[in-house]
Amino acid sequence: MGELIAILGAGKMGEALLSGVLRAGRRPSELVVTARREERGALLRERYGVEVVTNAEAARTARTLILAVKPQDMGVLLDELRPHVTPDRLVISMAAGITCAFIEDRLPDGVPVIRVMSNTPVLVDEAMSVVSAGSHAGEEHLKIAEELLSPVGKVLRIPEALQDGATALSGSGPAYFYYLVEAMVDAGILLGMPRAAALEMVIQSAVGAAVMLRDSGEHPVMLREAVTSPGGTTIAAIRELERHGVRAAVIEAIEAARNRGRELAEG
Ligand SMILES: NC(=O)C1=CN([C@@H]2O[C@H](COP(=O)(O)OP(=O)(O)OC[C@H]3O[C@@H](n4cnc5c(N)ncnc54)[C@H](O)[C@@H]3O)[C@@H](O)[C@H]2O)C=CC1
Ligand SMILES: O=C(O)[C@@H]1CCC=N1
Repeated sequence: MGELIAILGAGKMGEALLSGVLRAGRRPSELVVTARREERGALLRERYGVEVVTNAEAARTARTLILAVKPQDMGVLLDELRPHVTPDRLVISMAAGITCAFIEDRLPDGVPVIRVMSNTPVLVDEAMSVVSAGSHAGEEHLKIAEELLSPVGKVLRIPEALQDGATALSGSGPAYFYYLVEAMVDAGILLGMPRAAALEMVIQSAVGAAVMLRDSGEHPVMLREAVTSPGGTTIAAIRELERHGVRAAVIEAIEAARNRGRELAEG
């Protein structure tokens, strides 16, 4: 069986992780993938040089099984895997909303399960991944998951009870920033800027702000206050954001994402 890693359902996230694991130095022969559509498998084989196998074959041969299908497809996938998975394997789920217990209930007794929530910046080695152990998983299994994920970004251990919250915060997080960028570019258009120039200004402001947030050691409040001159332009904008309840909207939006995550296992 060796140390073969299988990525089952290599769509957007599965492919992102596959590319990251290869960038981190693993050889294509150490990985196999599964795909629902034949063309998808062919593309992954061509792009990464990995073997494409069936779910059953992956379950029979790989030590680590990374489940990257949509939450709604997880039940069917687990039914396929059940006859082939033994407790000497590690199952890592990347799906939103699917609990370790959901997976454990559908696999033979004793199979260790780790739940992960990552995000699309896996593609640029800047992911935020959070990991939690199921009832049959221990330190050695958490370490394997961390080893896989740390070359593509940060990894944090959290209690499983916080996974739906993390999904809403960092799993979906990049989408909120992209949404804000879209809105800011629209504002630039309103102010008469060419779209390309507006996009460049907004993206570079976002990158600059992100690097300062990460590297300056300053709290976000301090960083914002430093931009907000007395009687100046920024406070005029902040007043409008407050008047429109943007902070409350963000809090409620992320709570709604958390609640949706809780519903996902129900299909
Ligand atoms: N897109 C994102 O930003 C994030 C997604 N996730 C989670 O990652 C998982 C995958 O999401 P995406 O990559 O966005 O979806 P996706 O739809 O791009 O990928 C899922 C892939 O699984 C394949 N698939 C479905 N059933 C299969 C089966 N029985 N056997 C083999 N392949 C099968 C589909 O054909 C598809 O290619 C989801 O559970 C999602 O909750 C987690 C964090 C972030
Ligand atoms: O929207 C979703 O359900 C997935 C999970 C986190 C990010 N994308």
